[in-house]
Amino acid sequence: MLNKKSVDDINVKGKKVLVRCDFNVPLIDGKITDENRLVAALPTIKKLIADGGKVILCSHLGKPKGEPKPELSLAPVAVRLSELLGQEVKFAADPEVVGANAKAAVEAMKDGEVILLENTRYRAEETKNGEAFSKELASLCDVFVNDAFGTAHRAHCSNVGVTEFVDTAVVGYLMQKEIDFLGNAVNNPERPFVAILGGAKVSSKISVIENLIDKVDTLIIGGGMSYTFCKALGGKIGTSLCEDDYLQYALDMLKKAEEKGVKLLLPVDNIIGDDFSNDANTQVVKSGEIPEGWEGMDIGPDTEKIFCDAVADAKTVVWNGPMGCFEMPKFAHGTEAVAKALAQTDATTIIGGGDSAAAVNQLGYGDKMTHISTGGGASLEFLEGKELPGVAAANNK
Ligand SMILES: Nc1ncnc2c1ncn2[C@@H]1O[C@H](COP(=O)(O)OP(=O)(O)O)[C@@H](O)[C@H]1O
Ligand SMILES: O=C(OP(=O)(O)O)[C@H](O)COP(=O)(O)O
Repeated sequence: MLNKKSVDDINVKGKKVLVRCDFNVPLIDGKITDENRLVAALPTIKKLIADGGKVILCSHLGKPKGEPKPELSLAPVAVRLSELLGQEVKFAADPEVVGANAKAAVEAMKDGEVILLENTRYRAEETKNGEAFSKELASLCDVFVNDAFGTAHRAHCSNVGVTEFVDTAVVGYLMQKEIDFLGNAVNNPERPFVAILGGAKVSSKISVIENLIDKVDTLIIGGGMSYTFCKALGGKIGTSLCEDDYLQYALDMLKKAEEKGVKLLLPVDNIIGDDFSNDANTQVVKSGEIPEGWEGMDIGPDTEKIFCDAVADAKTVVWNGPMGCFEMPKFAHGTEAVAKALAQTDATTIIGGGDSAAAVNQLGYGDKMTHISTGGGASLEFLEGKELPGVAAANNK
């Protein structure tokens, strides 16, 4: 369990509560195309409303780089949040975020009301964790709540700096839930514990591999990163994605897995294409036998079976990274097969955020997973065993 004070440990009646959420949602023409992060923030907001707090929400959105950019205003989030909450969320339009408008809006609040501040990254100090903006944010509130798991790997004013200038800084329910699920899976897993890693590059997952290899019973490596392992073992990989600087690393990991008695599963066959496109000609070949001019785009049918069988026997599964170029329908089969296998198992299934979370949701298996993280970078850093600054900054129990 997370050893941080939470919204259950404080009394917010009549108090101004600043809540840092991660409302960094995809927007197309002002329309929110994935509202999972808004839905995930509701339990904390509802609890604070029910307890009679004056709820002041804040978040970043995209990367406006310290300047007000109308297309990155949080105004559409206030509208959708009002609908989801069934209660008005007033938007404190203010290019300075904590300027005269926002201050006046906060002063006028009644108990149980909710307002949303403008995009914290309209201020250049935000991403530098500057003292002045941290103090301004702190001056708005009596109590600070951090529920922004997706941003917990950043040390910015609105999630870290602000905590230095408030007496009480606690975490919300989403933060608790994320850390409890990810933490339990990694540190106290019911066994067999299987980790599935995929995605494009070995280099971006090195620390995850190193942290998890000490903890798992089975490590499955698919996706673009598997071809570096295949080449290291002497296989022919054609024009597949490969990081030649990591060939020795791949061999070291294979050796380490063997020494530790960890089963490390690599693809035994691949779907290959003669072009990096959904119109490519395709064929299935054994791993290590990819002809020149062709590249590995997805895991093959025999690999699907091996990976899915490993998942079927598991009690805990953590998945980060797709098995192939799933954005192209022709090469989404492997990722879909793994998602389906996770949906069918009785194991505790945890999906690291980012592409794997998007894939699981798009394929319609979202409600079959035990937990889908709202943080891509944050869950990756957690799986690397790093302390997340946003969590560390909250008051200890
Ligand atoms: N065989 C492959 N060749 C090239 N790219 C791949 C391959 N398999 C997966 N990918 C790509 O990897 C990307 C995701 O990688 P990454 O960002 O590391 O994953 P995540 O976001 O889940 O952490 C996807 O865009 C996917 O198309
Ligand atoms: O969406 C986010 O990260 P993610 O895409 O890694 O999940 C977070 O809101 C952090 O955003 P940032 O990577 O611009 O600091």
